[in-house]
Amino acid sequence: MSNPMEQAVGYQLAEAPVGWTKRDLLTYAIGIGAKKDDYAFVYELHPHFAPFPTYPVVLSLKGDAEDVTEFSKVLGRDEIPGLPKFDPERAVHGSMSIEILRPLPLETGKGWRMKRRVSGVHENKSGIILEIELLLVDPQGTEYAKMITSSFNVGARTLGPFSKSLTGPPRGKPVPKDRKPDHIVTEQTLPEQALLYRLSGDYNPLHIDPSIGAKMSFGGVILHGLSTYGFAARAVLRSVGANDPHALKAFAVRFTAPVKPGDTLETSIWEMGPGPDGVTLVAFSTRVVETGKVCLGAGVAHVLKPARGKL
Ligand SMILES: CCCCCCC[C@@H](O)CC(=O)SCCNC(=O)CCNC(=O)[C@H](O)C(C)(C)COP(=O)(O)OP(=O)(O)OC[C@H]1O[C@@H](n2cnc3c(N)ncnc32)[C@H](O)[C@@H]1OP(=O)(O)O
Repeated sequence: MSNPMEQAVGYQLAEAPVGWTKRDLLTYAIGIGAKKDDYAFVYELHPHFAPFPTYPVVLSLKGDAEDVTEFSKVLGRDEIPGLPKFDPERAVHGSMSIEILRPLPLETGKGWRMKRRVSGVHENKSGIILEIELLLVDPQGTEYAKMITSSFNVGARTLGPFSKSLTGPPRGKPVPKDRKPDHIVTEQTLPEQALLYRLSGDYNPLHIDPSIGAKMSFGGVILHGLSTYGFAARAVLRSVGANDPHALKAFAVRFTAPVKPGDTLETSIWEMGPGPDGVTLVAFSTRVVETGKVCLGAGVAHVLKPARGKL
């Protein structure tokens, strides 16, 4: 008998309405650690004001909500055939990738949506990993970004090992072992970083209520994976793309260890040569300085290097 999880792979989920305002863009920028002189991302009157390019990653949880949402309802809204019911208090973000297909507008209005399908399921000794492919489209159906997000449902079990993916994150090269990084960016997150990031639409209590992280053996509150993701994206964009909002074309990571709000993140960045469509392929990893643990692994970015100096 085939594994019931076969039915899940390729399953089309209902399209989800999404939307954002300039205020959402400003909120996201500070949630991922933007500083007071990152004018293009924190000041709406700046001549180069633009969405930070990884902004669409918030939309799978934010949707089109303009106010606080209830996390368990948002995460539990989809019934997927062949999969067990997952416990939202045992789910962590496993990986995230984005390919930016065209520049994002500063605000959307109505009619934007996310097309969604289950693109992969894996069961291993630690639990079940559910991968969802997301396509951000405008009211006319024009595609703006493609994302693959995975949740790692720790301790979930069915019949045993299973692995099937229909697609994968953007390709790159692994971090070289024999060469020092071309850039190292070190930044401390704020003790309040998760309080800021959650305003972008991920109200998971794991990031504010210490009792939930304690139950998951994290020893208290942990930072949203997508906040750490944004810190790393800022580091790569500044180091390789001269902080040009349009320079980042793809960005992918695996979340390999938790980060606590207040931790210091050190992102090591290697330029790996030319990739598709004139981009520079970038390999990177991020570690927590206080523990020495790598928190973002398998980091790949595609960056258009500017011909001239910084913005
Ligand atoms: C829209 C949906 C979005 C989802 C909702 C997100 C809501 C957010 O609010 C939640 C968050 O932001 S949580 C914060 C960010 N995430 C984290 O901190 C998780 C960090 N990672 C871990 O703790 C462990 O790696 C852990 C626990 C993930 C795994 O650790 P271990 O149990 O030690 O597993 P390990 O021995 O390392 O690996 C076992 C097998 O799993 C594969 N694997 C590991 N990490 C993976 C990952 N991230 N993605 C895919 N596969 C992964 C390993 O390769 C290994 O496979 P195999 O058994 O085949 O060798």
